[in-house]
Amino acid sequence: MAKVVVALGGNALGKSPEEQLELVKNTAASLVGLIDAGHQVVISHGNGPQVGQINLGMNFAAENGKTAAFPFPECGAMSQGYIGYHLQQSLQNELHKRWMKKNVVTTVTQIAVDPTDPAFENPTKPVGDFYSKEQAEQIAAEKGYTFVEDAGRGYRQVVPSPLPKKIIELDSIETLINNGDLVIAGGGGGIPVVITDDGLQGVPAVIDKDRSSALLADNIDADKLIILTAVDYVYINFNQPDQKRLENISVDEAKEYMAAGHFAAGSMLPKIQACLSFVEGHPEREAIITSLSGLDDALAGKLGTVIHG
Ligand SMILES: Nc1ncnc2c1ncn2[C@@H]1O[C@H](COP(=O)(O)OP(=O)(O)O)[C@@H](O)[C@H]1O
Ligand SMILES: NC(=O)OP(=O)(O)O
Repeated sequence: MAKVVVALGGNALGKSPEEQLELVKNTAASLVGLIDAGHQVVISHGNGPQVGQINLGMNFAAENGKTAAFPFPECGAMSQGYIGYHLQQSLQNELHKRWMKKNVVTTVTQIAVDPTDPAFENPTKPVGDFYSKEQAEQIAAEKGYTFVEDAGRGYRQVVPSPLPKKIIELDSIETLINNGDLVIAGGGGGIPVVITDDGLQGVPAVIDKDRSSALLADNIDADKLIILTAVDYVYINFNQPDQKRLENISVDEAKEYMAAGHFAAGSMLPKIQACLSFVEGHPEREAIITSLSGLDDALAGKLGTVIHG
């Protein structure tokens, strides 16, 4: 039996509640299959598009005098509830279909960050939808947001993305896992908080969920970290005529490709960094990056990029 943390990418979860529910249903079947095969599974997920959508909607309502303003940590908490709800329901339905009994629970997870993290001065995390260059320039001029080009897919707003330092609800998460429950934790990278003399306090940022998932996987001493996104493999020369998929690479090989700039900042680079932080110095651990629909094949060793410790 392996202890596996599976991280679902926000961009791979579709653009609407309908799309998300459909995608999550398919993934739920693979995840329950993994449990059925005897593995212990813990789930985390991203929220880049979703937290951006929620924030946009809340800002629009606030600008029109309909609601109070909702800061990013509150929007992050809403995204944990929204995505956790779809995951929880799909997993419960799938377990029921197979006559399997298991509690499924989403934990609202806060993750502490360092208030002096330089990321607060340098926004890098893409959130929300994709815009053309012209649209991005117009919104940036109107609202003062920062936009960057995101891995050849268009322009997106970026927000600060500090490193996750401490999972506040870790003890509860471990208790639930040890109880045999199927736990969804660290959604959207966790709600970013700082630890102050007056207690915990939310901060406007979005933590990278690959980094948080790696921290969670390390904290619970998982055997595998599986990052599910929109591509079957990690590539070198990505999107170029000579792109080449990577199937099985060592920590040193991953570092070489990283230094040569093969992995885009804000998308593939944090995934590779997260995988390295999980496997480096742990020859018994393995990290896999593949597509949301490719989980079964990846577990059978037929698909995906494996980074071994
Ligand atoms: N070298 C690379 N190999 C594969 N994909 C890459 C690479 N560099 C950038 N990407 C992009 O990274 C994306 C995954 O990052 P992202 O969309 O942020 O993930 P998430 O699914 O976690 O939201 C892929 O869909 C692809 O467009
Ligand atoms: N929070 C986060 O990393 O989201 P994505 O997976 O959508 O980038």
